[in-house]
Amino acid sequence: MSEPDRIFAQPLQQVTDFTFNEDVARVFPDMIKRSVPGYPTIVENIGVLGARFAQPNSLLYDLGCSLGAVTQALRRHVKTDGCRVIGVDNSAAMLQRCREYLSAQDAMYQELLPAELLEADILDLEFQPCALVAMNFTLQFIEPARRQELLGRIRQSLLPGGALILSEKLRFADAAEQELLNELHLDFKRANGYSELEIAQKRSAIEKVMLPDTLEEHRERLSAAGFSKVVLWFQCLNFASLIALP
Ligand SMILES: Nc1ncnc2c1ncn2[C@@H]1O[C@H](C[S@+](CC[C@H]([NH3+])C(=O)[O-])CC(=O)[O-])[C@@H](O)[C@H]1O
Ligand SMILES: O=C(O)C(=O)Cc1ccccc1
Repeated sequence: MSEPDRIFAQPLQQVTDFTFNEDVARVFPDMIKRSVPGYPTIVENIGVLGARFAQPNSLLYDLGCSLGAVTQALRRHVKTDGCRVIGVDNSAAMLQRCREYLSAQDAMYQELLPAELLEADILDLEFQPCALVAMNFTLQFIEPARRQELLGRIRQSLLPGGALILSEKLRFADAAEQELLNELHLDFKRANGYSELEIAQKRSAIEKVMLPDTLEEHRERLSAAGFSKVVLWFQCLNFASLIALP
């Protein structure tokens, strides 16, 4: 169903800001797997983590669900009675394809959790009480000034015993650490067949729209939002995932 990512393969007259449009939606599974070290492991394990935090008759949110990779993992791994997954994204192109992928999953497996999709800006969302919120590489696309308030609202919507799973690209305050992990990430992309031109053009497309924080900034913000405990459960190069407990 997915095509190889050649979005930045040809020289562009002008590289415009990255958006999750139709062209990106078409190649997204290939793009994210070749760009984010550890992505398949993170997605699969969010399903496993989700099974631990789910409670009978509770909601599980997948915020910035894209094509629904996390939604699919949750649907397969969580067996708790009466749970429901809500995938949210503000890209109509992503959601249209997400719907197709979820129908294909429905045709392949029995006893999957029900899933709904919502086309909305997560900044405008009224969160219902929920056992799990997954934000898999989504917060980094939210305007920095609005991140604290969003996490505060997520914290308030989590049931006792629930969790937020937050995956992000990290930035490093230490210049040598930043340089080394950035170079190793570029090596990862080269090893996955991206050319220097593709790497350079993608970089200039995302540099204004994807703004990573340091691990310390995440910890401080989550703590200010009212989370009592933050655990780093995965890191591969400059990509990490955290469990934040209410
Ligand atoms: N304000 C917003 N409201 C709703 N959606 C948004 C917003 N801003 C960005 N998005 C959506 O967040 C997603 C980020 S991709 C997530 C990958 C997925 N989680 C995965 O596990 O495959 C990460 C990446 O491409 O690096 C896109 O689909 C955006 O449309
Ligand atoms: O490509 C990159 O450099 C990234 O950091 C991650 C990414 C992956 C998919 C879409 C946008 C950003």
